[in-house]
Amino acid sequence: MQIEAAGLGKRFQRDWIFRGLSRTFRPGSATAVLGANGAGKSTLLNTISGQLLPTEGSLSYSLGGRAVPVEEVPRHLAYAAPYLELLEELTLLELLRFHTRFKPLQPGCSLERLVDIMYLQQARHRLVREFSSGMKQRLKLGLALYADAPLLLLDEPTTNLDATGSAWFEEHVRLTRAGRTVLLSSNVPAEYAFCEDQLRVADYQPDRAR
Ligand SMILES: Nc1ncnc2c1ncn2[C@@H]1O[C@H](COP(=O)(O)OP(=O)(O)OP(=O)(O)O)[C@@H](O)[C@H]1O
Repeated sequence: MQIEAAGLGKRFQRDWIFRGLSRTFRPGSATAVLGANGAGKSTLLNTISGQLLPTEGSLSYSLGGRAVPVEEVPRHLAYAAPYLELLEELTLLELLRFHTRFKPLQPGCSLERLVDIMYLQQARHRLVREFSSGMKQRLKLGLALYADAPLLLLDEPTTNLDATGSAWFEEHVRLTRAGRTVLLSSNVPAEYAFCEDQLRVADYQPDRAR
């Protein structure tokens, strides 16, 4: 998915979180969205995903040269973030069946294959509520990485992952990113090392102390 941001700005009450952001995000590109805690990384991802309205400027989306209205963006979006909750009252298999009715997996990736990829074979019939925080994070990431969606947004993807989990993320993002537009917010250099492009939110905050 190609995304054009033109003069994009977002303000909460009197504070501009970012302003004057003009940029094109192209299919096949991976952009690290960087900034200190509270800089506005998540706000920017939520604005680009169409979940928050920009205060000024515009966003336009296209797929294969065809314009996509903002209300259709969620259909084409896979998003993993600490503030997006899993349905914890379901077992793993129940959750996967439910989730993939709305957000199908990439062709050739079955539910069973995804369970194996996430190293959750032993947890098929366990309630997600009982998962460790690292297991929940692998589940969130597995659902996003292996979704059949051309826009992939990853907010602090290695949160709660140990060194093995972080290496797992790095391997699977490389395996699944081809042709997609990837935006990843982070403070951890290892998790955005694969991104060729960087966007520093502070560069779009003329009024805020850095
Ligand atoms: N709904 C909201 N209403 C008002 N202010 C908000 C809202 N959401 C976020 N903010 C403020 O916007 C600023 C940016 O927050 P945001 O969560 O985007 O930062 P971040 O860079 O993702 O931070 P972190 O690295 O801590 O996750 C913060 O000052 C936050 O308090």
